[in-house]
Amino acid sequence: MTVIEVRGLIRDYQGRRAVDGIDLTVAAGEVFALLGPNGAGKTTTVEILEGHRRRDAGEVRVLDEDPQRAGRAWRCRIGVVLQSATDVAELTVAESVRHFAGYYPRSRDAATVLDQVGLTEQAGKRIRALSGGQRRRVDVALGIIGSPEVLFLDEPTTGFDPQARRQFWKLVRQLAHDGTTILLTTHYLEEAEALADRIAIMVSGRLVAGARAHQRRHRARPLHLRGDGEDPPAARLRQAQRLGPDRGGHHRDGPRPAHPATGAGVRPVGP
Ligand SMILES: Nc1ncnc2c1ncn2[C@@H]1O[C@H](COP(=O)(O)OP(=O)(O)OP(=O)(O)O)[C@@H](O)[C@H]1O
Repeated sequence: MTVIEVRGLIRDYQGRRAVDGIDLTVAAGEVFALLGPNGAGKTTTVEILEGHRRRDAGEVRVLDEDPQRAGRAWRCRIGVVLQSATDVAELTVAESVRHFAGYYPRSRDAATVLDQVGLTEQAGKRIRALSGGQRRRVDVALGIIGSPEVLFLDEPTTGFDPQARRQFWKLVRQLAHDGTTILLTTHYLEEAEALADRIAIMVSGRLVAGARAHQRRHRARPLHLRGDGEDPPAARLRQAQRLGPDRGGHHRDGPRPAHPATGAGVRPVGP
């Protein structure tokens, strides 16, 4: 079953094309990685799929709905870990996770989620007192508390130390094993290879290469690009980085949505 389907997706910012006609399909239960340098268009793509940003052209379906028009029931079926999340800094870790659990019809047990993201010891701490990496784990906890069928992870491990990254990878594998469809963006080839069934390399708004990793169940096999067996993704990524300048001016559309399911503080899809 196809869970995410994108055809000819285009998004411009002030006349500059950030996403330039991409096509991609993600099947149920797959882990799909969008790998690319700064400014490639990964976040824009993911935010369009999450329904947080409008598109200029193209077709997008996520769980059989157009994210731009989907309502609250749909939002309860997706989980989102944004690149820069909104803080609920005055709450403790446990309060925040329990609070958001209340918005979902099928939420996970808060203590279990805290354990899975490695925050049990910090449960009673205010979020503002956490380190950057620990705050990121709170973002991950809030992204999975609603038992999402599809999970979007936008550079989820930025700021993690190597141990936290490995713990996070374990969690992603567990979620995938339990049947969650996962689309993640990352700068790290190593992360994409460790987690993804398929990798797409994005540069300057285009998908320049697709790689079928499928190492999750067959880790021993080498990773090959589809249609180009001699060119490993690392070489392709380096080539992409040479081709793909960060076009700079990394502006955003204003404040981030507070919470995907509740819509609290969510600006309308736009601009
Ligand atoms: N709100 C905006 N207004 C104008 N330009 C924008 C806006 N958001 C992103 N851009 C530009 O669009 C391009 C793609 O940005 P995007 O954030 O989608 O890339 P990315 O691959 O996620 O990068 P990174 O890995 O640095 O997060 C960049 O050139 C960026 O500067």
